[in-house]
Amino acid sequence: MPALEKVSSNRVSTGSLTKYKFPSSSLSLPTQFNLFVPSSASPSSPVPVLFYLAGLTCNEDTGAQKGAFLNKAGEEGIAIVFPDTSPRGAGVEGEDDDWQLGTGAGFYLNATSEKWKKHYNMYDLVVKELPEVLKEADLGLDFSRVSIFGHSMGGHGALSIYLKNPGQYKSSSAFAPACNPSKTPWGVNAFTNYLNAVTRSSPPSEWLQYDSSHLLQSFKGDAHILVDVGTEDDFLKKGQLEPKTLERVGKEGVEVRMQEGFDHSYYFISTFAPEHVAFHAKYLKA
Ligand SMILES: N[C@@H](CCC(=O)N[C@@H](CSC=O)C(=O)NCC(=O)O)C(=O)O
Repeated sequence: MPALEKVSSNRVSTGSLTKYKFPSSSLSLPTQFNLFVPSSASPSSPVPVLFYLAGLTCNEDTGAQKGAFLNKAGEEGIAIVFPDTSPRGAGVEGEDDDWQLGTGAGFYLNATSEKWKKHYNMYDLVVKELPEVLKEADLGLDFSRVSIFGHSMGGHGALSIYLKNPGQYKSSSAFAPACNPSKTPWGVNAFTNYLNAVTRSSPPSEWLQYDSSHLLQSFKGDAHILVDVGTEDDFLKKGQLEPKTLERVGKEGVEVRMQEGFDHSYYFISTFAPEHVAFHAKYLKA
């Protein structure tokens, strides 16, 4: 297991936020992440873990610096992991040409197309490799109690990862997530490029395995999902988010709230940040 290199550390809330770097086998590249750990955490008294997945154009700093999650996480005694949103410096042709694809736009999937598959494996990084690396580092984190949340592309990541891995996560929540990416522009663009779809169905089954509205239909067991979307979100108006597709599944345990007047920004996220952390605390500390 690779050693974690400490890049920086800051005291914040009731604990510290530390940036780490390590050579990721999922990405075949070094990657960085931030980790908030409340000071109550220790190997003999480990704390639950919440993953935060950021959106397009963001990195591991965005949620940590702008999300306003840390005071509530400190109060609740919950650690938060902030991964990056894509590999960096993969050298794939065109990866820096479009903010909706490539760098900053990993979509939390494992690419299967020849062009992208060596490096663009954010799903494995978040679901498998980061938990393994953090367990090995013995930082006082309890990986039997894990939840996941995110924003926009990261909201898609948080919901789809939760729904694809029943039992691994206690709960999931999202701010303005892309809820039906197999049919909406960001997702169609990403899936067309990253995924080698061989089935002829429309949308291809290779895309549906990363579509939360589709995954929710066959999700077994109790769902613990909270979604907030602002009514003045321009990406909602442009048809990128489609939260009604989640609601239409009619699954108990899925709450979709429309928040009057809020947009897509971190002003919106930071307003509801304490409620989301409290939502996860209810399941992580049950
Ligand atoms: N450059 C883009 C806008 C990019 C953007 O709005 N990114 C969002 C996430 S969108 C979905 O994943 C974001 O979180 N930005 C960071 C921030 O600090 O707000 C454009 O040209 O529209």
